[in-house]
Amino acid sequence: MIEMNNVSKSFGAHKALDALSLTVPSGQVTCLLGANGAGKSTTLNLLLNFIEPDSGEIIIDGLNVQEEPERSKQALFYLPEQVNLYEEFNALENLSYLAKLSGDAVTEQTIRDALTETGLQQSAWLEPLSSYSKGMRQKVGIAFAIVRGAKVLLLDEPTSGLDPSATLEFIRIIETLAARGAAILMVTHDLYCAHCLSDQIGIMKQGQLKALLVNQNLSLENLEAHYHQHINDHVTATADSVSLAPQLV
Ligand SMILES: Nc1ncnc2c1ncn2[C@@H]1O[C@H](COP(=O)(O)OP(=O)(O)OP(=O)(O)O)[C@@H](O)[C@H]1O
Repeated sequence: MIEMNNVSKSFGAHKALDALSLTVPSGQVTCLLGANGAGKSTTLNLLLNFIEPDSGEIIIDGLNVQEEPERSKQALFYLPEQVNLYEEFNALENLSYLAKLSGDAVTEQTIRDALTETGLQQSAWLEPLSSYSKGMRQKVGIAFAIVRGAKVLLLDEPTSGLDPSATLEFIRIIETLAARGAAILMVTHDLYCAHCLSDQIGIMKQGQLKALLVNQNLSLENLEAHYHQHINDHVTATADSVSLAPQLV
């Protein structure tokens, strides 16, 4: 589970995050939407403990990130927009090297099983990463999350640059990880993906969570209307099929 309670962060005089409260339960996917500069990356950077909040509390897998930085990191897996791995290594070599670096004792079979789960074609496993597409690199990244048994996944714009079938494959993998109990927070500009995947969808503007929509019976059209209403303040959404979570601002 991820919990952020009243978290604020300023850069100089600019408030990048303004009293953000958000809970991502285990086994669920939450997507954060918002225009450029809304505070989405700042949120991820705080969860990753790359930066410190000015106020508020961040809890990952029951551990306070500021008080227990090392232990809270153990539960986390971060998939950046561009997955940077060792280009000259193949998928198996990358994963076994990464596992060694993290101090995890894993067998080659565990790595093979994880790669199989991501759907990465076995014929590619022994090819160097330099020959991989973005979708294939992501699969290797996600295989590492599976190898590590990550309880919390942070995904930064994972579908940007993926073709529609790679996006669908990505959605299926993430659904599987959530079904196994991971708490997943994804920052995205991809409303379609957010609609397909999310249990709840947060819409951010100027450092604030403007809405938290529970994705039950929410049509893509209605999500788009809500998004534009909150981002642009000029479209009226029809809220009849939308449940609003308790944290609605
Ligand atoms: N290290 C920093 N120093 C100064 N200002 C920063 C820093 N990081 C972020 N900001 C500012 O904080 C605000 C929120 O930025 P953030 O990167 O979190 O937005 P975002 O929603 O992720 O945008 P994008 O969709 O473009 O990635 C912006 O106004 C940004 O300029």
